[in-house]
Amino acid sequence: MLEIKKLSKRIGKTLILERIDLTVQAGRSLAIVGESGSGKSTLAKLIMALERPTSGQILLDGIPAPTNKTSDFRSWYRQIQFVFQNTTASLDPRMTISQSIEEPLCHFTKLNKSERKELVIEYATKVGLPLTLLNAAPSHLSGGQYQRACIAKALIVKPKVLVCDEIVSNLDMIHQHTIIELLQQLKAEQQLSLIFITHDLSLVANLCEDILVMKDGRMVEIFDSDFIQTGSHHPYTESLLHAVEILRRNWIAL
Ligand SMILES: Nc1ncnc2c1ncn2[C@@H]1O[C@H](COP(=O)(O)OP(=O)(O)OP(=O)(O)O)[C@@H](O)[C@H]1O
Repeated sequence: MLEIKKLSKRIGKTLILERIDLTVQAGRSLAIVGESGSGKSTLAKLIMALERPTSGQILLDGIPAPTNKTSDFRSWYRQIQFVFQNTTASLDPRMTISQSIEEPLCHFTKLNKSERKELVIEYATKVGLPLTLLNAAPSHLSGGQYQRACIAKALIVKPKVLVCDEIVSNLDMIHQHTIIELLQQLKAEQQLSLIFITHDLSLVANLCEDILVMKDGRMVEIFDSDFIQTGSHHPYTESLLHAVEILRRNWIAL
């Protein structure tokens, strides 16, 4: 269970996040939606312990996120893995895909070379990456294949939480949906909690059980995705839902 308690982040004089309070139960998933600049990525960086909060706390199964030199960053980084938007900077261009997927096993486990290779093949297969690409350089992969390789690399150490920050934003609609279906399947198989950050509310209803809407660094509301269409929402959430509906109608009309 991931608990976020009264979490705030100030950079200089600007309050980027203000008193975020939420819980993600084990195996449940949370979508974080909101317009650009609402604080979604900052919240993700705090959850991943890549940045420190100004105040408040994050706990995973009761253990606080690491904050100083004496803390156990290694264990946190193993349990909370992440995949970012496809910037083509997520995978080392000097490594083959196989070496990149294997890398976290070298950091976080004591498995020998052949055990690691076996897992690389297992996870490449799991994410639907053709095994013929394992010896390729990242630049030879399509956007969808690149993201599948990043997902394999993140999941190979069996984290409890996978943070996905805009991972389908650069993909076309068909590839967006195949990646979402893949995440749905992996989530069930690995009993994984996803934290899925997106601008697009329409992507998350079938993927995440809970939806957090953010604006200007604050929580607007958090609700069960079963009630995305039927529930009564904050006017800001209604405006996001309305925008999705207009986009969908325009797309169908094309
Ligand atoms: N290092 C920083 N210094 C100053 N301001 C920052 C810094 N990082 C983020 N911000 C500001 O904090 C706010 C939230 O940024 P953040 O990237 O978390 O938003 P976001 O919702 O993820 O946006 P996007 O969807 O565009 O990625 C923005 O106004 C941003 O300009």
